[in-house]
Amino acid sequence: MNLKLLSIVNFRNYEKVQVEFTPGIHVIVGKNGQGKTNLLESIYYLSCTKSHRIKDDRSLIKNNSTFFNISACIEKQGKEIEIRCNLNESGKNLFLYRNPIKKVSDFIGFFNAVMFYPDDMNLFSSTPKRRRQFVDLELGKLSKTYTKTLNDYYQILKERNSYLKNDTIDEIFIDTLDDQLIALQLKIVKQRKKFMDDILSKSEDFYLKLSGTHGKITYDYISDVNYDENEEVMKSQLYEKYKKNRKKDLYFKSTSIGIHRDDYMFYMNGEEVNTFASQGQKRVILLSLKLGIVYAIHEITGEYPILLLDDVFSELDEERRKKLLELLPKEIQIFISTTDMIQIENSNNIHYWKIDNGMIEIMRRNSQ
Ligand SMILES: Nc1ncnc2c1ncn2[C@@H]1O[C@H](COP(=O)(O)OP(=O)(O)OP(=O)(O)O)[C@@H](O)[C@H]1O
Repeated sequence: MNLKLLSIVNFRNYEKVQVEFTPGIHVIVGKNGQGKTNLLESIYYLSCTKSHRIKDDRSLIKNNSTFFNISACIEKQGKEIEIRCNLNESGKNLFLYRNPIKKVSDFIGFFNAVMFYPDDMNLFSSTPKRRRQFVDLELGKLSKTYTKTLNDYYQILKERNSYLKNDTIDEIFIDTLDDQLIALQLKIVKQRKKFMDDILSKSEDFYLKLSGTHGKITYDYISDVNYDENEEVMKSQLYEKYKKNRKKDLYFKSTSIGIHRDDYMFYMNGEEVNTFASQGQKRVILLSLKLGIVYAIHEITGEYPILLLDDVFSELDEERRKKLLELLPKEIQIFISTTDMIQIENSNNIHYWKIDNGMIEIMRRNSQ
């Protein structure tokens, strides 16, 4: 999959920009605050219908404007496809082949992009919620069933939490909600673990080559229940837990166990990443995980996603940069943002762009 044409109107510091991209590696060079991340963010937005760094979409609209528009022509399985995201005063509008798309879940997964940006480095030290969001978002791009099951779970959880606030409680009704939550949570954990096992196995080779060590990245799924048992055992363990915690839940008026509280703990050669790994090692681990996701997307969809490397490529030493580009298949279209010009050797299809105050222009092309 390739991004062939990107048009941005009133997005962040871009007023009106239209750029044609060819396959290969695109290095986006510019001083601080010129719009490098904004450009990558617009591509990511088309993929996920949200920004990778802020929650409130309205702050993406250019100052003193009332809407933004991001549209692109992408090349997928030999076909050219037009996609568009627009935000105006009445809300968000999505289009595929010029047809309006009502449900976000029908749009996500159509144009896949994987982003690695500086704040990703906080994944290991951040909250369990952040780690859950990381997995839920990436897995959601690949599996509509997962997104649906997760939405159903949160819907029932909301119902249970609001029911717990009542003065009189029907225990049988809570039992029914618990039954539904348990059934959904078993499905969710199964998919989460399968996905993590898959991306870790796909990232293994990258990690070995990029880190230059013989170790492994592993993880633990942290939960109140041991999910490695067979399904019937897990079910009865969960029933027991829900029953045991009910008094507490009624007191705090909130559900104390479930997949909304689970977490992931990462290890590098058996040592906990958060407390043991250096910044450089964390960067290599994260990069390997992201590349594992790139490969998982390729396996499921038959297309490589676009890879967006915001400000992180320049943080790698020259040997690792070289190795990374050697390891990545040439079919992956990559966008790299950097403040300083970086020379990339051994790669034929490289395009250097200059960004200055929301204007983008080609500086140099090295293509075969
Ligand atoms: N809604 C907006 N309207 C207009 N300008 C905006 C808006 N949001 C952000 N900006 C501007 O965009 C610029 C930041 O762009 P961006 O984050 O892409 O910088 P960058 O080139 O990646 O810089 P750095 O190297 O520092 O990361 C800033 O000048 C900021 O004022």
